[in-house]
Amino acid sequence: MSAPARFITFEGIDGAGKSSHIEAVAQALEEAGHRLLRTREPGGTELAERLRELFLHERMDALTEALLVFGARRDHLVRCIEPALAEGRTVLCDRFTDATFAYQGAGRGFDLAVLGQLESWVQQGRQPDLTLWFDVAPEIAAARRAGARAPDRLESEESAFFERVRAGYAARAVAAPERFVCIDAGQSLEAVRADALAIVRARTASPGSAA
Ligand SMILES: Nc1ncnc2c1ncn2[C@@H]1O[C@H](COP(=O)(O)OP(=O)(O)OP(=O)(O)O)[C@@H](O)[C@H]1O
Ligand SMILES: Cc1cn([C@H]2C[C@H](O)[C@@H](COP(=O)(O)O)O2)c(=O)[nH]c1=O
Repeated sequence: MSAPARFITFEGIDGAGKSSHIEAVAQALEEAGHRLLRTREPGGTELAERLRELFLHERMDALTEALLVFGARRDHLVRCIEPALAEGRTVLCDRFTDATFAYQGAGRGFDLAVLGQLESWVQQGRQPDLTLWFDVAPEIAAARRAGARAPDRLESEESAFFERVRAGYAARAVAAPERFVCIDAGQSLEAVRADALAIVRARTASPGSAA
């Protein structure tokens, strides 16, 4: 029998290193009997990937950002995430709504109550079962990004923006301690991966299993 489906999200400021660990987490879960869907936001469907390109590269205000990202999310949920969970697949999603509260809410200063309203319309109560928050200082993340790729529109923001985004994630973690786990992403790649795997194994072990 396959393991019960879970919805697991990966969060953090740009360059925190979260994407570097999704493959290892996927492998560990497959070994434990999970059937998986790996996906990302914004994105995950043809339409949402097209919206992602606009989101990452076109100039727009904070309300447009929020509407675009929730539009992409709705398509992603309806066509991809909900069907996968209904089929018993575990979903690993690189970013979800916590990113909207952190980036558009805390980073841009956009109205959190409006984001909350959009969240409830779009998600109809759907929330991740587990959120791994890769927490790191903005200057470390900036150095990692600089060594990795050319910056997109959001990655070009100043350090103070990422300080606010980081504080936004911290506020989300305080508000939902049952699903949020903070990982010290300032450690070596190996140490961060070990922490991520330990948390995922502990939080997905079925009652009565040896894990
Ligand atoms: N713990 C670490 N120590 C040193 N370098 C790291 C660490 N984790 C990731 N990196 C490197 O930092 C860069 C960014 O990593 P990655 O793309 O995983 O970050 P991310 O959080 O997913 O970023 P984004 O959300 O912007 O895509 C990569 O070159 C990666 O190899
Ligand atoms: C879901 C979501 C994402 N963002 C931002 C965060 C990043 O800067 C990009 C996505 O790039 P990544 O390399 O795939 O991490 O989009 C956002 O501002 N709001 C959101 O809801």
